[in-house]
Amino acid sequence: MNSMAFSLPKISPFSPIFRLKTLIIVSIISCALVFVSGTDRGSVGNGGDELYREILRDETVERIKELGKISDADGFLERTFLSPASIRAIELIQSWMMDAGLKTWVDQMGNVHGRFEAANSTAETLLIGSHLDTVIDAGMYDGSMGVVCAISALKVFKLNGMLGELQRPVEVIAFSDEEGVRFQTTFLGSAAVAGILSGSALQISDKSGFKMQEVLRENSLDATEESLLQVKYEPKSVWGYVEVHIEQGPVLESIGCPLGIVQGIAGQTRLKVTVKGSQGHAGTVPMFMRQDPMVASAELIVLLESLCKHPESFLAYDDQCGGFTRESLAGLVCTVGEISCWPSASNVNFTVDIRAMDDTVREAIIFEFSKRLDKICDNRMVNCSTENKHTAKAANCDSELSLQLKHAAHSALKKMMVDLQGDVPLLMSGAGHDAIAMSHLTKVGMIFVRCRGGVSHSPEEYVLDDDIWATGLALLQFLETST
Ligand SMILES: NC(=O)N[C@H](N)C(=O)O
Ligand SMILES: [Mn+2]
Ligand SMILES: [Mn+2]
Repeated sequence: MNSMAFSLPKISPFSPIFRLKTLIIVSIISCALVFVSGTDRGSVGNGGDELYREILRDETVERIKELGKISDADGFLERTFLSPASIRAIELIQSWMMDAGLKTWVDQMGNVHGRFEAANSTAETLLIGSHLDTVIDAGMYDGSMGVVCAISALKVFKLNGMLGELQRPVEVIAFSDEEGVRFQTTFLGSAAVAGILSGSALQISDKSGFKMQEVLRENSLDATEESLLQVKYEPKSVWGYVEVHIEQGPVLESIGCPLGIVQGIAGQTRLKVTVKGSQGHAGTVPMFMRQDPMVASAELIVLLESLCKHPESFLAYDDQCGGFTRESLAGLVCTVGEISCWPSASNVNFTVDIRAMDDTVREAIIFEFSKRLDKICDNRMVNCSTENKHTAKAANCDSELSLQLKHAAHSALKKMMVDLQGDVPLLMSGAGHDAIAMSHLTKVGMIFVRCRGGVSHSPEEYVLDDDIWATGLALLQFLETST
């Protein structure tokens, strides 16, 4: 048995680590943790430790792996909104929910629900969820882990005969779309449950030209504005929303702590930029007569990088007098993720993703980008347009709910380890989560789980089996003490 103390390094707001996807905030002191192997751990409720390990670790890990094999692609993981693989995943998740003693159904947006109706069925419901879709060439933990861990925690309650002790209904939801791969707009499932998905979304087309409405109807889902309204939950029927997710950043690993509590989630905007020039012969059109959208796009992409790398050079920046401050620029990141040109090089499209903890900073960057885009495109004699594909404002997690999750995580970590000193870390999320959409419906709280190297959206994504166990114990503890 080892004993080690971990302390948080000082991070300047402009240091590289501060720009990483997930950022650590202020007052984390230290987290001195040592793993204890074997089964000699404290117990939760009345169950035996072996039961918890079997369900919360071994079975949960097996299920995450099984879900990770359900893919639309050969050789890599890809599961997008209502794709054939998603339908198979829905069926599998439903079977696990039933196994945990939950009543299940699939709603009109393809979200899978598993509900335990407490004796006090009129009490507000605790929702616990994450998403079942993935990016292309994904890892198997992003989204799936949150869903499977929640089902496992309730399964332990069932096996312990403790489901009946829950003071309020508890519902696990596996949301149909968070990544936004298919329709380029994210949170389709959770936005519908939160009642913020506009009916016009049904008319959005995927890359193959299929409208969302057609895709839903193909799967026997009504896909009307009325059916969307049926998916929406009444705020007064809901107590809160909790989500467990991999951190997707390196902070927890760097301080050696398996779990952290999320304080807030960055806002994000996705744009599609179209640059139209004209075709010509590479050997005959003189340089001064060219209307080359490729070079214009390159200039725009570099501009975007400069805007987010050195925002102080572009925005009114004033630490003293109310302009943007170092703090407000925290978490500002811009990415061009996809670029295509057709035919040959006369039209170029590229995607832009802009995120910041402060919504006014994100808006100011978009404003600057649009202004400078017009100038660059005029100079280069090309036509440019931008289309807003998605906007989500930053969300704060509820402080009281976060405190409850923190206590639950602390208790789980103590059961898993010895020598826990200091607090469970508090983090900010640069990545988007269903919790953003759900914050429009109810108070939200999130637990982050460390992942190897902070890597996500890659087959290299990996979470230690014992960290999955710790997550399950934290959820169990939370359910026991807060519902
Ligand atoms: N957690 C995530 O990976 N979420 C999003 N799809 C995102 O941040 O883009
Ligand atoms: Mn993701
Ligand atoms: Mn995710």
